Formats: sequence, C-alpha cells, structure tokens
Amino acid sequence: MSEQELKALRVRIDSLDEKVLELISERARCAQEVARVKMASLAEGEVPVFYRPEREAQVLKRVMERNRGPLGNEEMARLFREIMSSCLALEQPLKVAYLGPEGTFTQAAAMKHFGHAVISKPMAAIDEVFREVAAGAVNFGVVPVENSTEGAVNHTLDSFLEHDMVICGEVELRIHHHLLVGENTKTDSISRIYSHAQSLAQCRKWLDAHYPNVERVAVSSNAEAAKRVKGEWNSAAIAGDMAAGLYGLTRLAEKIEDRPDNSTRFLMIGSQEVPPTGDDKTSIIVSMSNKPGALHELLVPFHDNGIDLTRIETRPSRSGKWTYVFFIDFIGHHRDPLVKGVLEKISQEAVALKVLGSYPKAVL
Ligand SMILES: C=C(O[C@@H]1C=C(C(=O)O)C=C[C@H]1O)C(=O)O
Repeated sequence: MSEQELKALRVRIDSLDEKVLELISERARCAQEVARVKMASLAEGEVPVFYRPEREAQVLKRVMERNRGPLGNEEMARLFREIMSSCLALEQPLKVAYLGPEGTFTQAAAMKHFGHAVISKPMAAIDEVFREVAAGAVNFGVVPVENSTEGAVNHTLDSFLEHDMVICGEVELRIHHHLLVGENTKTDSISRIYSHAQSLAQCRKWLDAHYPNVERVAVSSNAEAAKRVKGEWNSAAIAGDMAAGLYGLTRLAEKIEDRPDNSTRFLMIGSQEVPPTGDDKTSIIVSMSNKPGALHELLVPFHDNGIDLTRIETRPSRSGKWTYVFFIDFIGHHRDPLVKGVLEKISQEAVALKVLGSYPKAVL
C-alpha cells in the first residue's frame, strides 16, 4: 500500500472519530437528561434508581441484533457495555463489592457485567461481599456461584440462607488458568503450587501429569496465590491473566485447565428487583418436608407448565440435622403468570419458599 493511500485512510479515520466522539457525547448528554427526569418524577422520600439492568440488557441485545460486522457481536457489545458504564457513571457511579483481592476472576466478572466506570471494592470473603451489600455500603456485590467443571460454590449458596438478597444479574466467564512464576523462581526446583481449591481441582489432571509430587496448597484466592509466589523462589501459582499482569508473573504453562470449556457463572446481588425483559431467569430456594416423594412434588409443577429448569442444587438447611434446601434456577420471570402459578403451587407443598430474584439472562 502506498504512503498516499495510507494517508488518505487516516484522514478518513480522523473524521470518523470526530463523528463517533460527537455521538458518544450526545448519548452521554441524553443519559444526563434521563437522570434529570428520574429525579423529577420521584415521589416524596423515594430514592432514585439510576441503574436499570433490564434496560441495559435490552440495549446490548439491540446492538448485537443490528451489528453487521466486521466486528463480532461480542466485541461490539463489549464496546457498548463500556459506553453505557460511563454514561451511567455520569448519573451515579455504581459501587460494587466483589470477592477479592484485586486480580480475581470475580473482579473480571464484575467488569464484564458493569463495565469499568464503577467504584469497585475487593472483599476478603464471599460472606463479606454479602454483608457489605446488606449494610448498604455498596450498590451491588459480585460472587461466583457455579463452575462447569467443579460444580457449586457452596459458600455462596450458604450465604443466601443467611442474608436477604436480591439477585439482579448473572454473567458467565471462560476461565483459563496458567502456571505462573516470579522472576526469582527456580523453575526446576518448584516444590509448592498455590491456588484456590476450586482452581487446583479444575487443573487436577494436568497437575497429576506434570507435577505429581509437588505440594498443592489451597489459599483464599488465585490472586492471593500469585501474590505469594512473587516473594518465593521455590513456588508457582495457578491463576488467570488479571492476576499474572497485576503481580508481574510469567506463564510457565498456559491454559492448563482440564476442560477447555471451563467456565464460571457469577451472580450480581443487591436489593433492587428487576422488571421482566422477556428473556429472564429466576432463582428460588425451597425447603420441603422430609417425606417420600417431596422432590418429585416440587418438580411436577415445572414439568406440567413446560418451564425449563436450568439448575438444581441441594444443601443442608442448617436448621435441622439431615434436612435440606433446594436451590433452583429456571427460565422465566416471577411476574410471568405461568411462573406465578407454579410458585403458588409449590408454596402450598413447601415448608418455605423464597424467590431470590428474577434477572435478565446473561447477554455477554
Ligand atoms: C440512561 C439510563 O440509565 C442508565 C444508563 C443506560 C444507558 O447508558 O443506556 C441504561 C440504563 C441505566 O442503567 C436509562 O435508564 O435509560
């Protein structure tokens, strides 16, 4: 390509950027207007709700439906995700607590869902994320709930039994693990590998094959594992890209997870109910009396009404020995008439039923 052609294309890009800039600014001014209207229409004593997850899901879906390339749908939605995040921050910057420390996959999930224009706060444990939201110190919390290789994150499920929380969103993240070392690590003398227990489990076969005799040490998070390795010469960590970058570690081996489709699902928790979008999921907790056929009784109304269950998990109820609660996720919103009917039917049979929330199905 000649210099001349290159120059002409760059002039065109500059002129397009000016238009994009003007359009983004116009969009941001519109969001400011939205904030003004929201404030003006408040009833006495009512608190304004600036963040509208159902509207954001709709915006992203529209972008994906209308996108004609060459950028892929996910890439385009990611860009709009950030534009919306910045527009919302003009109305009110969201405060989001997540399972920390900095560099965890939960932080990556929070950024994927809310964008980068939020005030984020790392917490040391899942339970602390719940408490921070309950205390009103942040608008939302982000916690892992299940992994495609290792199953449920029990701490999260148990925290739902102890706190009154509303689930207002979900996000899924492909999880790639790397074996990371620091600049002082003697790579042929590694005697210890740190990671979170879930991550060690997700890489079990790889570790058995490559480091069968090395001690596996479970620590509170992958980011914590990365942090420890930095100061030691005989250890390595299993963690992801964010932690590697944050602690300046190098990858001795990449993508070592046993299953290539290894993914984790995260939940956004808060206190705000989300209206229906037409493409929603609902999460409930049910406890049934300990009698034969109780689980069957619980599932029949879903089957009879053609409601698609996406997940069912059992946990000890913590209120009596050998009694259990069921965590159930299904397609639909608790305000849909069909779903309402099913929930009414279940509550007649159940000892207790709690709707944890209805929220838009993950778009990104
Ligand atoms: C602009 C609004 O407020 C926020 C910002 C949005 C946006 O930038 O598109 C969408 C939903 C809200 O989280 C709105 O409610 O429409």
